Formats: sequence, C-alpha cells, structure tokens
Amino acid sequence: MPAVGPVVLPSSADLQDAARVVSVPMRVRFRSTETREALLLHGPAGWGEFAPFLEYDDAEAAAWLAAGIEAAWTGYPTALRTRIPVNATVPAVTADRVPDVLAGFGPVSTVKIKVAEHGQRLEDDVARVAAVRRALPDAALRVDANAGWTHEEAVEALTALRPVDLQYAEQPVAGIDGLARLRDTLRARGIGTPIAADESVRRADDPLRVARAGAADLIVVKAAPLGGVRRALAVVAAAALPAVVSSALDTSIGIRGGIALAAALPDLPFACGLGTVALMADDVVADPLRPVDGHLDVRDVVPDPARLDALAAPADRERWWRDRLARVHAVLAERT
Ligand SMILES: O=C(O)CCC(=O)c1ccccc1C(=O)O
Ligand SMILES: [Mg+2]
Repeated sequence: MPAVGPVVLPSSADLQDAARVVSVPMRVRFRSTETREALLLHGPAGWGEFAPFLEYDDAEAAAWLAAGIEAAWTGYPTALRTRIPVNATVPAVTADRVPDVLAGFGPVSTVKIKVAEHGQRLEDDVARVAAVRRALPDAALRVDANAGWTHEEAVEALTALRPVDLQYAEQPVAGIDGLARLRDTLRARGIGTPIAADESVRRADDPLRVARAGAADLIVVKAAPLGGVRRALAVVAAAALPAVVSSALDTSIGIRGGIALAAALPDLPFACGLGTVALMADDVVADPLRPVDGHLDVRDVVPDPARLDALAAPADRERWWRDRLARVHAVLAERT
C-alpha cells in the first residue's frame, strides 16, 4: 500500500493563496454540530476540499489534505459510470422527525440510519428504524453505530432488529478484533446480518488489516480520510471486499471526490452514502450535488463566488483553518 501523499505537493504559500474557508449551516444536526466548516482549495485541476473533523490531529488530517490537493492539482481518474446510486442518511433523530429528514433526500431505495448515539437507548434506535420502515416499506435499510455499542449491546440490538432484515450493520462495535468477535457470535446464533467496517478502515494505520483479519463482509471507504481517490481505489483493490463509498459530511466540492471514487470503482454493488448535502441548509455551489431519484450525476462542480462570500467563516475560524493548513502541509512535506 503506497503511503499517504499527493502526487504533487504545492508550496505552503500556493496552498494559502488557493484557500477559501467556509462555515455551512446544517439542516439536520449531525455529529453534534450545527455548522460544518471546510477549507476549499482552488488549483489548476479544479476545486478540492480540506475538512478533517475538528478533533483530528495533524497527522490524521494529512490524508485529507492529500485528497484536497489531488482534486485541485491532479484531478480525478476516469469515470466508469455516469450516475451513482445513493442512500438517504438519517441521523439519530427522534422517530417523529424521520419523515421530514427523509423528505430532504427525495425518493431513495436505500436508507442508512444512525444508531447507538450516546445518551439514547435501544428503544430509540428500534423506534427510529421502525419509522423509516413505515415510511419506505420496500427500501433496503442499514444501520451505522459508529462503534457505539459494546459487544453485548450489539448482539442485543442486532437480535432486536432481526425482523427488519438489515442490509448490513456498519461499525457496530469498535476495533477490528471487536468486529471479528461480533461477527462470530452473530453467526453462531444464526444471525446473518452482514458487518461493514468504517472507522476500522478510515482511522486505521493500516486500512487493509480489516480484510486480512476477516473482520467484515464489506468496507466503507471515504476518499478524504484515505488520502484521495487514487489511494482509496488502491485500498479497495487490495482489500478484495465489496466497498460502499460514503461522504464525510462534505460540501458539494468534497462530495465530488466521493462521486469520482464511486465512479471509478470496478464494482459498485451498494448505494453510496453520498447524499448528505441533503442534511445541509446551504452549499457553496449554485447547483448542489443532491440526490435526484436516488442518484447523483457524475459531473463537475465549481463554487459560486457569491455563495463563498455569503458562507465565509468568521475571521477567527478562518485563521484557525489557515494555521491548520500550514501545519498539515508541513506534515506532508516531511513525508514526501
Ligand atoms: O454514509 C452515509 O450515509 C453518510 C455519511 C456518514 O454517515 C458519515 C458522515 C460523516 C462522518 C462519519 C460518517 C459515518 O459513516 O460514520
Ligand atoms: Mg460510518
């Protein structure tokens, strides 16, 4: 597996000149934030996004910068398809809000539902999943616990959710060993729910360990945390597991990278988690990459100058992002 690093590394000054920092309000709260901040980069090949979550350290953020530089300085590989099937994403809202959240996505045939939120109980998850099932009786449903369950809680929850016939459970527990153990326990009890690895791929030093350990039936891949579209393609090829492409709650500029990855994968057996612009109240482009008929078109997007101005982050936040950009550039420069 090649190390995380862009094909080209612009100078730190070039990156600063290319940067715009935005703060985009959310329509539906997600990851406990009301706004999503992002630093956009305008390079010779187009626009890229650098938006590692605020708590990520510089070493982890380096992969995200490599992805932003790939988009803006190198461009994306050849697309093998023209549209990407996407799922609706339902955050850990109360069941009564499910119809409103789903409405933002338009018609979809697949829904991912967040579960195991801190401070909630299994009944809340079951009620949310049931509300989605009522709204969309024929949709494929998947849950994402973001590693929030213990082994015992996951066994209990996936037993309770058995009648729903989940398409898969994403990162039900933490760690590769945890996933492997849960998978064994479920199989021994005759529960065949497929297990997907997300954090165990996205935040791992070695994204291929999941595949080697036989810890999951499929992997979730995000272009930015894996260091860009080309490196994510290499991870999927080496893992030899079915892959689902998902967003990191990006603006349409970052979503374009996820679409490029989904469009370039030889096989795309599942709807992708790239419809999340529907969770935002605004976007940097005039024609956002929102799902239409359960799909996203493979097309280029460019920020609208007026939207960039309107969504410009406050001065202190802009400074924070530019400082982060300089530090993370230094991490990449050291690796190159
Ligand atoms: O996969 C989706 O449906 C949407 C993307 C998503 O859930 C997500 C978005 C930001 C950070 C983490 C995650 C996640 O999959 O855990
Ligand atoms: Mg996930």
